[in-house]
Amino acid sequence: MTLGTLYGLGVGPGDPELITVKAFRKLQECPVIAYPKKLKGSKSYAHRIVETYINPAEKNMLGLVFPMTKDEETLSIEWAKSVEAIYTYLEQGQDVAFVTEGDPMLFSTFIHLMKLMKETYPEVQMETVAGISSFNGSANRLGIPLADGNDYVAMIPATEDMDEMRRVLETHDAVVFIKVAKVLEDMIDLLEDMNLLYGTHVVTKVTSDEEVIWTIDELRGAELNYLSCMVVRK
Ligand SMILES: C[C@@]1(CC(=O)O)C2=NC(=C\c3[nH]c(c(CCC(=O)O)c3CC(=O)O)Cc3[nH]c(c(CC(=O)O)c3CCC(=O)O)/C=C3\N/C(=C\2)[C@@H](CCC(=O)O)[C@]3(C)CC(=O)O)/[C@H]1CCC(=O)O
Ligand SMILES: C[S@@+](CC[C@H](N)C(=O)[O-])C[C@H]1O[C@@H](n2cnc3c(N)ncnc32)[C@H](O)[C@@H]1O
Repeated sequence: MTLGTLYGLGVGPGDPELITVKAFRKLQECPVIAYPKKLKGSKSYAHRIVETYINPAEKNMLGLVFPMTKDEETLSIEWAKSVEAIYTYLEQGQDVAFVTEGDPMLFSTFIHLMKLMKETYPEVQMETVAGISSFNGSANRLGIPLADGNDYVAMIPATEDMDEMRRVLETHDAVVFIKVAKVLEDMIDLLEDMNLLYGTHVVTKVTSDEEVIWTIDELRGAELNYLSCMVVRK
């Protein structure tokens, strides 16, 4: 039997209309929809984006657990379980669509999954479908052009190393800081010190029906959701 193909579908930053026609078509065609499953709380973000387009009764819905931790042992156990669960369908000749929010080639669970699938089952065919990433979604919702002419633009994960964050800000015309929630307070202090607060914007769950666009005043002391990014334009 021919093996099924594994598709990594980018499903955009939140608004279900911000999904490509190709991803939409793959969602209709693939009999198996794999999605990140949260252990507690609401449905995952990617799951909620695509449920508008899927009738779960007509699909095999495959919820996979991706622990959001840096603990390598926990990660490798769960990644391996996900690879096995997906392969069970592929070996029956069924195509699997794995949905990831934003773009699948940008800080995505699909990158990890793809790597382990290649190592474990090198014969599996994989294909990705580009998605609109959170930084594209944010720039457009905020009405902030990221780059023009010879501008330098950076997209980096914010870390505790404020000297490095300063260096990036000094050497670019626009910077999108992802994963900014944990270091928000330090980032605001740095931007204030560099006199850049006027060009700083933060947005949570951009384009979704839970979107929040923050003012700088509201941000001080705020508890930001992980799905938030900061756009700084000089
Ligand atoms: C450990 C930590 C460190 C870090 O961010 O670096 C981390 N995620 C953290 C928190 C967190 N992540 C998410 C929420 C729920 C938000 C909500 O729903 O409210 C929370 C909050 C929470 O759990 O508290 C959701 C989420 N995460 C990713 C996607 C996209 C996707 O699935 O594609 C989605 C949307 C999925 C969906 O819902 O659709 C993707 C990634 N997250 C990773 C790591 C990498 C995978 C692990 C690995 O293998 O390393 C990878 C692939 C990024 C990468 O590799 O760069 C950090 C710990 C806390 C911290 O330190 O702040
Ligand atoms: C693991 S990365 C996922 C990036 C995603 N694959 C993409 O293409 O945008 C998660 C970080 O991206 C940013 N992010 C992802 N989705 C977002 C959204 N809907 N609104 C705002 N920021 C988002 C946040 O900074 C978050 O910490």
